[in-house]
Amino acid sequence: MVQSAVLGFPRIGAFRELKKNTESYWNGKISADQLLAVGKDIRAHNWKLQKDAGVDIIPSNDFSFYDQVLDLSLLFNVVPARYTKYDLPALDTYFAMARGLQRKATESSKAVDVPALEMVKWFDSNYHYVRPTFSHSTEFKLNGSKPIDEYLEAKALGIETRPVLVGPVSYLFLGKPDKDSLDLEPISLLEKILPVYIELLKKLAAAGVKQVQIDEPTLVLDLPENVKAAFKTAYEKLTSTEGLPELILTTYFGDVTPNLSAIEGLKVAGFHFDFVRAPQQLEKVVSILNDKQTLSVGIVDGRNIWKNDLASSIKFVKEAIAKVSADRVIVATSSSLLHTPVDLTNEKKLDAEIKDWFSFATQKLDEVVTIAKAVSGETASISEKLSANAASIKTRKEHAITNDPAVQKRLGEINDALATRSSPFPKRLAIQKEEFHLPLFPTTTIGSFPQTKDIRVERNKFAKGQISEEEYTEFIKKQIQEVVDFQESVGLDVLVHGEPERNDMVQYFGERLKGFAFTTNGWVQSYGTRYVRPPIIVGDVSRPGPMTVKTSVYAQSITKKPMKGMLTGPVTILRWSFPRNDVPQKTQSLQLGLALRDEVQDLEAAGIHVIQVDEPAIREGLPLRAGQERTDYLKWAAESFRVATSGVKDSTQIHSHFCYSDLDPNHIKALDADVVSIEFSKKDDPKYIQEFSNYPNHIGLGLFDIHSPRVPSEEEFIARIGEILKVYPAEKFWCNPDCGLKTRKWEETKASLANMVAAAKYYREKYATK
Ligand code: MET
Ligand SMILES: [Zn+2]
Repeated sequence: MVQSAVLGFPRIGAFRELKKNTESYWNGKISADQLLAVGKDIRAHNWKLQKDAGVDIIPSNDFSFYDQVLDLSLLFNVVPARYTKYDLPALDTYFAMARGLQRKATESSKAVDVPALEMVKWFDSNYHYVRPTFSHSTEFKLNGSKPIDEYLEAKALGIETRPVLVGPVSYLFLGKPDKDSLDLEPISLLEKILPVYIELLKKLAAAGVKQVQIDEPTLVLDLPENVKAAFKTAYEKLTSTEGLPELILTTYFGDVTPNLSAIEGLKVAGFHFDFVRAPQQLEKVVSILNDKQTLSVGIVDGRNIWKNDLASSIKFVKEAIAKVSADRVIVATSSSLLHTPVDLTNEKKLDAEIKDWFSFATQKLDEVVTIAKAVSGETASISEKLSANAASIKTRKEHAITNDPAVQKRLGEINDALATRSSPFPKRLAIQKEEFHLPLFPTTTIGSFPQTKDIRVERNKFAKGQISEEEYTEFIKKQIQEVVDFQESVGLDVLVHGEPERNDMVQYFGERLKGFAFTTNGWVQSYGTRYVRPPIIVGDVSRPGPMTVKTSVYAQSITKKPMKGMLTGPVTILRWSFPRNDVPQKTQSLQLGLALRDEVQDLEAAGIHVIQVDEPAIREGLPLRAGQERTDYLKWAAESFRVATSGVKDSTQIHSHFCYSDLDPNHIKALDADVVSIEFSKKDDPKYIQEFSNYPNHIGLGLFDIHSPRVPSEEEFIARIGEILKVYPAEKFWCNPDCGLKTRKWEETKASLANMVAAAKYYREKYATK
């Protein structure tokens, strides 16, 4: 019997229990014990669900209160001294590393003021991990027992699990040196960290663990030679030490074959590969297995929501079996299911026919089990399932929504002229200077202002029909008025309306475009307690009518300062939706570009002369390896943006915004936006600032972290700006936060922006007299 395996299950709870309770804990409404109990319930529920579905290999330690990489940092004592010096309880140190902590002294505790660690995208997904930060003084040691505790917790429920750990090479490589140790190369710490892995693995073995899923996803990246070599060092050690559990070396999100030599010959018990992303690697990866090693075949997509084409998966797994042998093959999810929503059965509003095309994490359990049964010859018990599956796949292929001739015709008419601004940047800049008369160090924000409880309550009332559209519009106008009043009073130069009408920057547009489907409960963790509900692109995309014009026109009507029109860009809408898997992403992105082009032009015609088209997802969409696919991606991503933004006059200023990834300025040049703003407050490496100083157009390097409630002082802003100005030219310098302020509270927002504006004024005066 071929076994089935799951690499990780969403940990947010079917109804976002984790978010609600974590935030209650942060707000002091529940105790640490209460929060811990919620985690325990979620884990128990998930394990039982998988067991009941018939999954053979069920993961543990896939749960996390914030991020699994941060969990490991705590477990290994990779906690910079700035966090430990406050002697906080472990859970609070953990959250301080994740989101910073600032609180006044009380009678029983001293004041705390510490920024968060950096947070970055997890490979090409919209999940973010907290980047491990190493110093010369980092002393690895086992500082806890989470993986062991959770294994035993499952065992106590009668469920045998396979713990998941990020492996040593990936853990180090995904980290960075801390400010005080910029010359440190994390991978050089391998010899130091291995004993701690060994200690942990020994303890797991002592608890009864037979096998560990050890994740080394960096194997799908282009790796420097020393990192490649590190796999041998690490795994020869881990497989030759007595008394450790077996290891399944697990990779996902891409093709491992360019790095195959790095893992060839390792004596691990088996390997897991992602054959959804890279089916072509089968032949080659099989060639490195010895005659005992297991091949875990990732065939049920952990990154998308389309129903598995069971017939073709079964065929694929059979091919694998023919090459290996049935007792050594495991049918698995391609990656952790963390990136998919929890349960399709909680969707009550989806069109029944379209709903039948989807499969969420819970449904994927059954897919893995069904494929495993089918390849084991148990076809009788599942034949009905297989024919229903085939019918569903066929209906989708033939459905009218997947085929809109008008959209396809317009797509064929895209050419260079349509995707190019009339004049080059220097000429536009001169015209825009006349148009806007902005001071040096212009200040602006990224778009959203605090999404207060009031806003959510009214939005819900409107959604439930408890208030009329007019009442809701009036409410939104009032919010905009408040945001505008504040920005004028604090002295910002280019204003925003605050985005109170938007639940989410992608969902909002998806709901106004043709070709999308939406869930009511399809939440996916983006970072910490920030979850998103990605819309699903089901067909050809077009814009039935204006989406944001009324709101922006209203916002501009109440101020004399320039008001930014605010749109989400084509690549970001694509990336933060679940894309179609039946047409190329390029096609979907260009369709979105055309739809947004109409919106941009309508905004301009309505008197909005600064328009920001956000593309925070552009970097995460970058194919993980250099090569043709990456070159092509950069081309069509930029083209889609230019299709959206090139239809305007030279005097209209196009902004764009990027965040939470290691952005390469060369990747965004081709977008030709007049002004870009990027997340930057956590970037310490001077090389990174240097790279951006060559960026040709104007740029705002984010000056404060919006994930953290912490308020930087005016002096801190002045110091940071001064730091950047050492390399960065003043005439291109915009001042802005890292990203939108929607997750912040008003008091923090007001204080931070006031200090930022004061710092901008300080430099304005300083440079005026120069
Ligand atoms: C993740 S990028 C967010 C950009 C958006 N305009 C906002 O401010 O919320
Ligand atoms: Zn952002």
